[in-house]
Order: sequence, then structure tokens, then C-alpha cells
Amino acid sequence: MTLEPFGARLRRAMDERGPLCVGIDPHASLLAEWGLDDTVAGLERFSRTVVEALADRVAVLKPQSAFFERFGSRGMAVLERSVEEARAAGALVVMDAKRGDIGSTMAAYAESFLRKDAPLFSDALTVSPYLGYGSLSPAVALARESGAGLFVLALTSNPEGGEVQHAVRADGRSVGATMLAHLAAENTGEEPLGSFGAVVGATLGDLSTYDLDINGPILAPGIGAQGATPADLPHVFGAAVRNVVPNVSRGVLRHGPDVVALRDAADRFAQQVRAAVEAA
Ligand SMILES: O=c1ccn([C@@H]2O[C@H](COP(=O)(O)O)[C@@H](O)[C@H]2O)c(=O)[nH]1
Repeated sequence: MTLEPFGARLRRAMDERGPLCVGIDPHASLLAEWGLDDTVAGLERFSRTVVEALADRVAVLKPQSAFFERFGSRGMAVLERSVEEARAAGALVVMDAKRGDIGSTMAAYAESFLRKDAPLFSDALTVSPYLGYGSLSPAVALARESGAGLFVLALTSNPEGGEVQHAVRADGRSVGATMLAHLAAENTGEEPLGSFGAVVGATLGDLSTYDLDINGPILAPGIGAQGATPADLPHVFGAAVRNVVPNVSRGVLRHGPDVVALRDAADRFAQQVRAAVEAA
């Protein structure tokens, strides 16, 4: 069955459920706080609990692949099941694996996450363009074919990102702005929303010098543990705020393992996001 393009599916999910994305980030410290062992069994319990609590109410769940990879093949099996269960319960899954390599290898990464019959097929994948935006072409092509999407690291939430992303090219444009321009071109003419999104940190303050009008989604990590708040979103993103998918991971997860407490925490963030976007 052919999937509707990711951008259209995401727009509908954002309209129906609100735009919040919650991360599935099983940090060792969170496993301990939840009373779980730092083992595959602990990982599985953690992931299952997050999916059970949230997959039927938030638009997007974003598993952080690193925390599953550290357990090897058995961790990846847990990740596979989490993706499958989250999608079955109605959430869109953005796999946060930040892949990026020369084009021929990028094609294999794309096959791993974006081919419809792949065990880890996800609705969208985070990718790094820092081997050159063109190196992502195989992922762009396969995402289009599969009805999936990409989130390209443009302006990341961490303070170290600026030394690369704010660097100014010979044409006077910054590297981050160049990535945004590539995405705008990718999404030209797409309705209601393109499938090729940018990652732009909610921590970055006023971004009015950047053209965030990419006709695609903007995944905005940094809310909660990294210090940004939902109230910051209009100031950071301006008119683009309506296409922002704000991500919170530890800010919600620290309320587990109680399912009701996780839901309440996600609902609070969702409500704060809604109020901030409506007031914008
Ligand atoms: O610029 C980026 C890109 C990705 N991330 C990821 O988002 C979550 C944030 O987790 P919190 O616990 O809410 O801080 C995490 O998986 C990061 O790898 C990011 O933070 N910034």
C-alpha cells in the first residue's frame, strides 16, 4: 500500500492531536530513576511504557536510536518493536538516528529506515547534511518513493553547533541558511506541507535573520531539559511557528514510569504549546 506523503500525514496529525513530539530516550539515568535495570529488559519496559502512555495521543514519537544501539542487536530488536507498536497505535515515528555519509553509503542508510518493508521503517528520519546536502539525495529519493520524510539538521539546539552552522560561505550565506534553502526547494509546490523538514533548536533565540519559510515541518528540540520553554516558540520561529513540531524528551520522561503521570506531563506541554501558538 502506498503511503500518503509524510508532510500531509504530519499536518493532519498536528491538526488532530497538536504538534507535540515526545522523545523515547532511555538514558541510563532515566532507567535508574524508573527503577529499571540498565539492561535490554529495562530498555524494553521503558520503551513499551512510553508507547503505551503516549502513542495514542501525541502526533509524533521520536525514538533516539543511540540509546537502543548501545545494547547491540537485542537493543535494535526492542527499537523495531517500539516503532511498530507506536505506529500501530497511531503516532507518527521520527527515527532520530542522524545518519549522513557519502551518497553510496547514504543509500544503504536510507534503505534501513525509509524502505517500506524495512524492519525499522519509520515515517521520517533525522539526517546530517554535513557531508554536503547533495550526499542526502538517495534518502530524498527513497523518502519520496515511500511516502516518508526527512528532518535535516540545519541549526541544532546545542551551543557547539554554531561553529559549523553559522559559518558564512563564499556567497555570503551561512551554512545553516543554505540547508534551509535546499529544503525550501525540495518542498516547492507541496500541499498542505512538504515532507522535507529542518531541525532547528528551540534554544536558539530570535531567528528572524533566517528564512524559516521552507514549506515543510521544523522539528524543534531543546524544550525542557535544555532550557527552552513552549512560550519561547513564537519568539524563536516567528510566522513559521505553525509548522513547528516541538520536541520534549527528558522533560516528559522524568515523570515516568507511571503512565498517568507521563500522560499528564505530555498534556501539560501540549497545552502550553497550543497556548503559545494561538497567541502568536
Ligand atoms: O539539535 C538537536 C537535534 C536533536 N536533538 C535530540 O532531541 C532530543 C532532546 O532531548 P531532551 O531530553 O528533550 O533534551 C535528544 O534525543 C537529542 O539527541 C537535540 O536535542 N538537538
